[in-house]
Amino acid sequence: MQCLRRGALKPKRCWGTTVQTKRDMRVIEFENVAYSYGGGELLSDISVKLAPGSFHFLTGPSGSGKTTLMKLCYGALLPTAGHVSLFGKDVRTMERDDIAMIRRRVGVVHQDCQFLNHLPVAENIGLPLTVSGRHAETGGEDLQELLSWVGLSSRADALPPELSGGERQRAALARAVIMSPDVVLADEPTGNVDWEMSQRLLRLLVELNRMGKTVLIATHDLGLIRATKAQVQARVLRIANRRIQLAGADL
Ligand SMILES: Nc1ncnc2c1ncn2[C@@H]1O[C@H](COP(=O)(O)OP(=O)(O)OP(=O)(O)O)[C@@H](O)[C@H]1O
Repeated sequence: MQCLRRGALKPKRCWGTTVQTKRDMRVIEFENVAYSYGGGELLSDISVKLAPGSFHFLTGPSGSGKTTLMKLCYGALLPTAGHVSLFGKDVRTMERDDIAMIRRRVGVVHQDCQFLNHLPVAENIGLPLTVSGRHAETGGEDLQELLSWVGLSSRADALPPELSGGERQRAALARAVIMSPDVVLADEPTGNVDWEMSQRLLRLLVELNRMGKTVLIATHDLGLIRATKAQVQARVLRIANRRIQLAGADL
């Protein structure tokens, strides 16, 4: 999968001087983080580090704050206390260029996919390239390769509402990685699909990790976690009582 290899889709000018990934740097780091939507604290005193190339699951009961924590991971939310650093840079002090860089380096598969329903699948997947003005640079080849990788070449012209649940999730994954990010965050990527499809999605995520990408998956699906642990070294973070616990061998 050439177009996803590290750096393959990066612009000719490299990422710049303000945000760099050194080998020993944590790509995502939480230090005593708390978050509240206005009432009591939903997340408290969370400290966690994701090293480059690591594979993590985030699990916990419904409403425990998995999606909220994912949003903190890509700067969509700012912590109400503590510090979140992305590629060594505190999210609070990021400037516009840093935020643009984070958008390129972190690919997100949203829980509800968030497609533009009036645009065909291929255009939805290619939207990050179009928005960044890089579609012409790649000549659309990367898009074709990605569609093939996720098994959606024959659905390129379909509209999102015409897709099955598994097709939607694969299209969302393709869109998340089209900018060749260093980090892939997937929020319940197997939420509405059967076991066979969840295994297929899992294989794609494991493949991305083997390319060197840091992967974080939020899921309720303990079967998925067990299946993954047979294929790749994965750490499981569990939200319980507003805090993160490192889950043990019971998973
Ligand atoms: N924008 C918001 N404003 C106020 N409360 C919110 C907002 N977003 C989420 N919440 C609340 O925060 C809590 C955690 O939500 P979140 O979606 O992070 O949990 P989750 O663990 O991902 O849940 P699920 O597994 O059901 O997707 C819930 O009680 C939710 O209602």
